[in-house]
Amino acid sequence: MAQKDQDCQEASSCSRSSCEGCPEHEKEAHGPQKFPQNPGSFVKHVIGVVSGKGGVGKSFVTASLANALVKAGHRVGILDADITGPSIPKMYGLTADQTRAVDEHTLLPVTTANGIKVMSLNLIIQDPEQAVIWRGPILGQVIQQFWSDVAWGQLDYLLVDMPPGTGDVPLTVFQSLPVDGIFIVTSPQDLVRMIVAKAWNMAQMMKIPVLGMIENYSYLKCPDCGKIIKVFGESHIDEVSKSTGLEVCGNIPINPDYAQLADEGRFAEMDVDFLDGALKKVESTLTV
Ligand SMILES: Nc1ncnc2c1ncn2[C@@H]1O[C@H](COP(=O)(O)OP(=O)(O)OP(=O)(O)O)[C@@H](O)[C@H]1O
Repeated sequence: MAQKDQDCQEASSCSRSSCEGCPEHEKEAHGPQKFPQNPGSFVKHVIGVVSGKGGVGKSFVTASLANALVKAGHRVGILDADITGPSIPKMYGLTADQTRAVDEHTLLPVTTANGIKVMSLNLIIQDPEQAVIWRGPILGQVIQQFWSDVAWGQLDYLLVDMPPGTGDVPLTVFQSLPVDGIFIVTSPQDLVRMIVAKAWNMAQMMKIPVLGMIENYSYLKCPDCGKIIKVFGESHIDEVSKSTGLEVCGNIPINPDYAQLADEGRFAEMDVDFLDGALKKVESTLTV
């Protein structure tokens, strides 16, 4: 071991005049290493879709944004990092028997009917109903495989559908993938301020820009009389936007037709036209 290394480990505060070339110093200065990109991947931008808590329709928003981006002519992928509750393959009617390997170390993503490349645990394990009860380090390894062992090909945008909250997996993704920005998904309820703050604080600590907020379940339009019903009460997202400076990039209503398309695995046919703000934000901030 080099003398400088030894000094660093033996003394709690190093007294040497220069840290140049010391691996310990390098580690501290640059943080944890990013996972290497697969040689078959050419991903221009990585966008995280996060929520401070579960049940806000985060996967639905991820897939809707992917559809909007692909419709606008971009090359899009979805990395399903919600490993213990992966729902993206089912929404697009994708199954594990469609997954192909190039060789022992390289997997190909599965492509949806509208051209989105997807990788998810449910495209690797045969039984999608199998419970995944892995601990943090294993979950982190799966994320690494989805990034380093998958040949994503040419992509303008890779959306990462994060598990809810601020646990091990979001931390791994933020630290180890080159995330360019995140969208925070919320629903209209009183807790929204705290939920956004939690996700926002995590992103700030990781020095990752927040592109904006997207509210799901904003309202329901009565199919008979057209009346707007605020199922989850009044939205607080504009107040949060004012106090944080974060842009509201979409308000998506509850629509039973959306749920039906997702349940039937026909999400590729889905056209959510409430995400123009998010689309513009992506195209203007993360140019391709
Ligand atoms: N705006 C909407 N209108 C109708 N159905 C919706 C809407 N948003 C989500 N859903 C449906 O609600 C269910 C849950 O959505 P989704 O799987 O996206 O939740 P999630 O937030 O990712 O879950 P979790 O937070 O637990 O990971 C799905 O069946 C989805 O199709």
